[in-house]
Amino acid sequence: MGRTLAEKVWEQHVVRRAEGEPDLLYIDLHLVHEVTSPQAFDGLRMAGRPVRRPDLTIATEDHNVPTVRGPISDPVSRVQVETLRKNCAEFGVRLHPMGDAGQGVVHIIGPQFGLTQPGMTIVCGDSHTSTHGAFGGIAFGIGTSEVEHVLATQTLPAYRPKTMAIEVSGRLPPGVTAKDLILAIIAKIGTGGGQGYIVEYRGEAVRALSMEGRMTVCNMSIEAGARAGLIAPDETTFAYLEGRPHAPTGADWDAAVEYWRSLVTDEDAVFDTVVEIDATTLTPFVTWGTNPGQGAPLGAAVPRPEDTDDPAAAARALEYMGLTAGTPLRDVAVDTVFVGSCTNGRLEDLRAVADVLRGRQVVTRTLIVPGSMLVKLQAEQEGLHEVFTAAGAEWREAGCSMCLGMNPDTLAPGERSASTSNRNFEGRQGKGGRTHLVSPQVAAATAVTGRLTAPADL
Ligand SMILES: CC(C)[C@H](C(=O)O)[C@@H](O)C(=O)O
Ligand code: SF4
Repeated sequence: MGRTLAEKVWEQHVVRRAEGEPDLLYIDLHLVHEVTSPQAFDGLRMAGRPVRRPDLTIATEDHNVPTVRGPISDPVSRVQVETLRKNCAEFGVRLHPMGDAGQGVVHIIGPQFGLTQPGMTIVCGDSHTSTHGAFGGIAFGIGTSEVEHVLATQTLPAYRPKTMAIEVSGRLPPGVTAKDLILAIIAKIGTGGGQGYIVEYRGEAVRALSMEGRMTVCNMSIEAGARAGLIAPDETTFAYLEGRPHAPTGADWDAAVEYWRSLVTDEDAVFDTVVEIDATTLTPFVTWGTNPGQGAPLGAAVPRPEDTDDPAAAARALEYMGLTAGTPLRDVAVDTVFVGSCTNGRLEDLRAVADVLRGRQVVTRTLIVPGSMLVKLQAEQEGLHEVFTAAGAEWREAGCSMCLGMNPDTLAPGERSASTSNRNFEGRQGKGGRTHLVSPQVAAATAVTGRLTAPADL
């Protein structure tokens, strides 16, 4: 019987297998940030161990950095960043600190450097590590004790998840993005729908996505509860990687591409579960509730709790969100628009926002935060920052920013945002803040009208 892509990559990395025990997996790339690494390095220090493969380990400062640069005023954040710097210096780990041209959100910099490649196992003490699966590898978040294990041994004990195929047939209609697709998928299968699975996204609509779009989709796999999400590599993947600083070159490149072409699910492979979605029926999608599965088409109304799968959760969400059932989503007024994060903070996202904002004015507080300093540089080379500032938006330095309340970019209690990030839990963007997850295009149009809006409505 044939094998799925996830099974192929997994098997390639098994260092040790024993009955009744998790597999011991070799890890090809370990990404590190300031929030989940301090105790892991402490553990190494106490055991007198070095980092086994500093050359396969890379760190960045992202969660705690202010996007208007200056000293970090919050003491917890400051200590976290200073600790990462000390640890990376002591253990010989490459770090991209604030002020460095390579700094950025951890899941943006791996792909941008060409470190993230097909067929790899990639881990990070961060749930959105699933982003890297867009290149056709197995990438997942791990806890701090596992971070220590990987630092010490470059391996990780793990049980192999089951396999799920999400087959997306047809093409996304114009104006419908990767973000709308993944929000619709999560609304369909639920925030627990992917639990215990590695999801492979397949089908015509997935093949037609850019690498940026594929990363957006894989990024939110974890919001459906999946362990990881991946997409088979193809010409789009190879074209994205070619020429990047860590991509192979010359004969090595040719050999790598030949191997990467083998990274597909065999025709006769069987998935444990298959979910089907028709891309042609999708429209811009927004969330109305307090988990990423509580979403609906922008053209719909705030649902009645009794019409949802979980009426109690929906009622509570509507109360927190300050929404009344039956209100058209297009009538929901927002105070703040946030464009950024590892979900939608890449150059393609910023171009889409600029296309909407060009020649228009924003009526809300609008933060546009590049996912990395390289994205910032590229956006500025294209003059996108001028479009943003002319429209009245704020153009910032790279970081996680308002994706989560771990730095100065937060919502005030009761404030409502349209946000291109990936989580809308209570308090995610600041205590009492209310978050609607949207695509970059919807974020930009919303900034123009002050209500949830798609560009086609302008
Ligand atoms: C802080 C970090 C551990 C966390 C994660 O694991 O995802 C964060 O990045 C998030 O998005 O909530
Ligand atoms: S941008 Fe948001 S989701 Fe991504 S790593 Fe940072 S906090 Fe987590």
